[in-house]
Amino acid sequence: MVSPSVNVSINKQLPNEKIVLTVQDITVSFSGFVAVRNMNLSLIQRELHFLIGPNGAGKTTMLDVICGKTKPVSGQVLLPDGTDLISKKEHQVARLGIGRKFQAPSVFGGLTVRENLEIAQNPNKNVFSTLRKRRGGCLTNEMKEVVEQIGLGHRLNLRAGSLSHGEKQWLEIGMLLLQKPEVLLLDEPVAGMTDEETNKTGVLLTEIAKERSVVVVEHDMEFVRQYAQKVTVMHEGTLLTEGTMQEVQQNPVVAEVYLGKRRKNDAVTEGD
Ligand SMILES: Nc1ncnc2c1ncn2[C@@H]1O[C@H](COP(=O)(O)OP(=O)(O)OP(=O)(O)O)[C@@H](O)[C@H]1O
Repeated sequence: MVSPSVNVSINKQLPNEKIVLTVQDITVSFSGFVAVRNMNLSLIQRELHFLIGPNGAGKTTMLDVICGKTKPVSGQVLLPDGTDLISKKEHQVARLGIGRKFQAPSVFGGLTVRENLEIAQNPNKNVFSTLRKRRGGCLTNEMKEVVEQIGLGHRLNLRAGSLSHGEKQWLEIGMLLLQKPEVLLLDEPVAGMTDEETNKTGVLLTEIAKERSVVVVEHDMEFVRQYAQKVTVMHEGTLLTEGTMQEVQQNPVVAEVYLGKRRKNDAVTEGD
């Protein structure tokens, strides 16, 4: 059993940093199984923040709590004005500036890239009215900016279903950006991507994080090493440590958690 390291720099705010979201003492239980215990996390404005940890550490559950999908048994998720998101429904949390992207891309495959973006920009215009009109009007300036950012300008009139896996992920990120979130939560965005798509995604997320707080749950350590500005490590539902990738990598407890996990898996494989 690895005991959590005591790291005094955890959740410490520097003078020029603005906290946009504070997770305080969150505990989540699934029918008695405690998946997250007393978890704390501060999200800083304009930061690319990775959440890592072995399988089952509680990373996805944390994103689910922040976006209102999963309700904790205790704790708070606070906006700077004191609003606690725990009491809000998922769509209310989204309206308060928290954008969530799940691992699998969820775009409207039968609609064009342009139509998907139109729906994202005007949530009142539902998918059925878009299907009825099928007009492909002018892009708004915001849409033009987003299309340029996600690099899909040459794909606007293609059905989203015919895009590559990476392009679908970028389209969904673009759809979220049109809702102008203050915080963007992404679950393993580069899983299944080619190396080229992975690099493009890293550059895209770095750009996005110049304007908002971006939180990425990730297993691809090379990707984390390349693009993380801050890394939070979770283990067995708790916060293990936090810092730059270099700091986290040098932490012997982190190495023990990952290597220990690998040794356990190796033992299972060998036993088989
Ligand atoms: N709805 C649920 N009901 C019961 N147990 C759950 C539920 N969701 C998650 N868990 C359990 O909670 C723990 C944390 O799960 P979670 O998906 O948050 O981990 P994770 O760190 O994201 O793991 P991975 O990297 O494998 O996706 C796991 O043991 C998981 O099996």
